[in-house]
Amino acid sequence: MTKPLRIGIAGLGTVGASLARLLQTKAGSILHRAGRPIEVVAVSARDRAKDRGFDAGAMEWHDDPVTLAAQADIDGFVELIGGADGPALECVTAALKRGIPVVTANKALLAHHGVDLARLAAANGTEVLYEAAVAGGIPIIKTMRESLSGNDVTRVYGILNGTCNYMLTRMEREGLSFDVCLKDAQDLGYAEADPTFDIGGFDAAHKLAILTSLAFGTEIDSGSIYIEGIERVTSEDIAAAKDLGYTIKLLAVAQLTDTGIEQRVHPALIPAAAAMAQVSGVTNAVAVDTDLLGSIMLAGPGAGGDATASAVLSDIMDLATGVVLPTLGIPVDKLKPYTRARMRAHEGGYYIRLSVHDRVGAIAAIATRMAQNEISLESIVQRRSSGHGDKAIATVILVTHETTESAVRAALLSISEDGHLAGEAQMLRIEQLD
Ligand SMILES: NC(=O)C1=CN([C@@H]2O[C@H](COP(=O)(O)OP(=O)(O)OC[C@H]3O[C@@H](n4cnc5c(N)ncnc54)[C@H](O)[C@@H]3O)[C@@H](O)[C@H]2O)C=CC1
Ligand SMILES: N[C@@H](CC=O)C(=O)O
Ligand code: NA
Repeated sequence: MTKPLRIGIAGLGTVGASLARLLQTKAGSILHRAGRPIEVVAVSARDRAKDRGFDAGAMEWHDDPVTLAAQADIDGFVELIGGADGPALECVTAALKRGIPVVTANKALLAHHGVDLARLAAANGTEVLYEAAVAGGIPIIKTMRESLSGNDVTRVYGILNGTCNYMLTRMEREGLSFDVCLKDAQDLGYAEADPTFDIGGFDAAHKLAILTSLAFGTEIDSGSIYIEGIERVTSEDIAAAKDLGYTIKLLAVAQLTDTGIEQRVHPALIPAAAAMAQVSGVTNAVAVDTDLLGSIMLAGPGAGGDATASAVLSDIMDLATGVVLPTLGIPVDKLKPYTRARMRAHEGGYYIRLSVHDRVGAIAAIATRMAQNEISLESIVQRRSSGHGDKAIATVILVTHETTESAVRAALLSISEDGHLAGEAQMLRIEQLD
């Protein structure tokens, strides 16, 4: 029989356990497609006694994933522990130093150390594969590295965090609270071990950092991403956006501008009729604007054990069949430095929700501050008031025409200094998508 591909898996949580199960239950079709068996010969996890739904009897057990990566007799090393540093970085480094290819789903690791790991892989004649690291099961890494390699990209954007999209969808459709939705996302295996990474926008930023590099042939620079999470999005914003004809999504966007590449992650109002507005629940979507294709969009499950394991499995199949590509699409020494476009120069429309002391002239004063900063208003609506007399507070919602981030920030500062606000202003960007 053809020589099997021997792999070691470090981390047997949601994704690792799904992968190990699939490699056993789908062994027949994997052999048929890969032309050789794929055998898990070594594993590393924390709890040896736990039943994870697959037969680990013949697998070599390592308490330490670094020992597995450094010593086991394997052809490929699969890292499914997670985390930018610590054991994940150490075991991946150990495998690459031996010239053993690495498959990982770890976007935090790649966002922080991707270029160094690509360099280490190239120096040792091997590669890092990471289809699962961006948008879970959606084959976006293959699409960017292989299928779009002849295209010049002007923008890549999408819904890259399944947890946030699941939460926003349920908050909008079922009126459930933030905390209930988060707990359900955790129970379903969508959230990161520390869910702050999801709701704070950091996980989507890690994925965006990787996409930016592939899209523009630049070094990964996750530190330059403007990041806002969904923690401050309220049910009031979701309802107001709906009345205005929009849906709120956590968007990740990287686009070429006159001054560099803008990388940003934040909740955004997108037109309810746009294709991306239909992407609901744990589903992710990635759109790429290119010179040759115009715009393409891929959508599919962005998180969850089997969906993510599907992407990991596709990388392992590539190892079995011998497909080798530069880790970041082009040789690592040919990557351009990343040039950052400042967020203050961002141009677009804005949704602004203000809690205003309901006094004579307050709305006129707010409109004046907007005009002084050359912001043209599409609408200004007083939605409702609470309290009476001096204590009366009104909710005022403004929608601007296209303006700049710096103008909006300056106007909000003046409005706040004028003493009209009874609480912190909410400011969400509007993304005009087709
Ligand atoms: N869950 C999902 O839907 C997706 C997860 N990912 C990524 O996949 C990776 C794994 O994620 P999950 O399986 O969800 O996480 P998880 O938390 O369910 O699993 C991680 C496993 O690693 C084990 N572990 C931690 N330290 C270890 C050590 N020193 N040695 C051996 N094992 C150790 C933990 O005990 C745990 O079982 C992460 O990088 C995550 O960001 C990527 C896409 C989707
Ligand atoms: N926590 C992540 C998992 C996949 O990357 C998400 O919710 O998208
Ligand atoms: Na993917």
